[in-house]
Amino acid sequence: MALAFLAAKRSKDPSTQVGACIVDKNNKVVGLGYNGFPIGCSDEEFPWRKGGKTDLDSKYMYVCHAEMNAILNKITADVTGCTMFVALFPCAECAKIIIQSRISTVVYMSDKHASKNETIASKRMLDAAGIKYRRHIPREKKIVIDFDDVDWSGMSQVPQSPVKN
Ligand SMILES: Nc1ccn([C@H]2C[C@H](O)[C@@H](COP(=O)(O)O)O2)c(=O)n1
Ligand SMILES: [Zn+2]
Repeated sequence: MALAFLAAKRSKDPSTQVGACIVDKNNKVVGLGYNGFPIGCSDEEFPWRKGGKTDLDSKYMYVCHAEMNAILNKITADVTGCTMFVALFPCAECAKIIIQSRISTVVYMSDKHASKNETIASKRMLDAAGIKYRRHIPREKKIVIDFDDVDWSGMSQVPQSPVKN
């Protein structure tokens, strides 16, 4: 789940950054994704706003969800039986992709849209397909990555600040 949250940091969405991480039966990471516009659709040209005059003026028409990107970014031929860790409960569209990719378990952090039809439909499909889902209970309250804490001695290239990621 921490990797899903780290991936989310790369999202350019100014209001909601979502990340997803897929692991296989041995907990090996096989896919990572975050919400973003499709390849070739510039973050500067396409709208990141939530509303506008029409649907064409807001992000919703264009953004690829973290779950979809994690599946499309998979490094294995297929993700049958894998587990997806995701920051937000998957929407109905992502549930369809999760089901069709044969992921067997979804572990989510937040279910803040639980009362929306989108989420109700998602759960209906996941239930029908026999896909398990559960909320993540973090073991650690905090995970901090502090580059100033790293002992760079013995490393050939010590980064000059600012550190690029
Ligand atoms: N399961 C989800 C839910 C949402 N997203 C993305 C889609 C948008 O970029 C953002 C939601 O925007 P908001 O309505 O909170 O302004 O999160 C996703 O990737 N996966
Ligand atoms: Zn979605």
